[in-house]
Amino acid sequence: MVFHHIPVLLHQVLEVLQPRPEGVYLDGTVGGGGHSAAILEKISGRGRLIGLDQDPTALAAAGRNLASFGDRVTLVRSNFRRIGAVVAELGLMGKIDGILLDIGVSSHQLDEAERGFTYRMDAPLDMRMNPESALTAAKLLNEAPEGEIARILRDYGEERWAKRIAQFIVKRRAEQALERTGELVDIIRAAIPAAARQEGGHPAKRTFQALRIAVNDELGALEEALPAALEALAPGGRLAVISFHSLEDRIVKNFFAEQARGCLCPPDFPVCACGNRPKVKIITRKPLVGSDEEMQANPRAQSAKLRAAEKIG
Ligand SMILES: C[S@@+](CC[C@H](N)C(=O)[O-])C[C@H]1O[C@@H](n2cnc3c(N)ncnc32)[C@H](O)[C@@H]1O
Repeated sequence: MVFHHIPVLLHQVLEVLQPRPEGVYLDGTVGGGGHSAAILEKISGRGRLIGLDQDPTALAAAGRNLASFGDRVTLVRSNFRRIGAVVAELGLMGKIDGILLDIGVSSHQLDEAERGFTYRMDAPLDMRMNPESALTAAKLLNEAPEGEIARILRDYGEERWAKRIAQFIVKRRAEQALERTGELVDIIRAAIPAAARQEGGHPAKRTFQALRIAVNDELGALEEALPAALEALAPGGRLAVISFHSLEDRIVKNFFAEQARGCLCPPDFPVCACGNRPKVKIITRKPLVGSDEEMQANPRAQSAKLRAAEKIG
């Protein structure tokens, strides 16, 4: 099967990572290998790339699409939250020149109806990027307390009807367990008052996004990965993160800001007593976004934000 996914902010990624020949790069979300192929082309010679993905279908596609680069590519099936362990196992701790995380779901995953990521086609309520993980969207919706479902829809989907949708879900599951995306779409339509149903696109869009983030613990994985990625970098190495959600962007922004701080002493201390030194230099004061052309050509680029920082030696 062809892996359909256009890499976002490709030009900006190459600009901030500045891949150099003979460098070692890690793509924590290799997907179909779009960004990885572009990095590998820049690091002709002895440069190496490690590609991680938790989705075996994506990893297989990356294997096919990056085959021409031969043994310069190492693909590892792993959640990027384990980046530290993966890099240590490869004997590359503190030696990586650049790391990219292009988080979220790929167009290919959305197109595979049976994965349950999309509200556009009826399918099992799955939404797992890692098909071996225990939590599916169906399990979450059938077992989580009503308040927790409402919180997920509100916090991760910014769904203003979160409470009502959660109420409708809990009422429905008391009669019959939820199994299909089509059933969930019907429940959402019934829960949102008719006048508000078309506000902000498809009425199920926000709920599906929120469930996907919760099922895959996307924010938890990012929070764990950032410090581990920084540790894995060589001095002068760069970490670039593309996010698609304001909560993800905030996690990246705050992490870079904390790591870029020097002295942590109270402002009234005459001399520094903590000895803390900045661990990174921020490269993108403001997040980089796509050009108008890219946003028109690729709807995923519309919400993409790229932030990057360099590890200080
Ligand atoms: C937006 S796509 C990446 C596309 C890739 N940059 C390309 O150009 O083809 C995101 C990929 O990251 C994977 N992914 C998302 N979260 C992950 C995580 N925590 N650990 C490992 N892989 C993850 C998904 O399975 C998906 O294949």
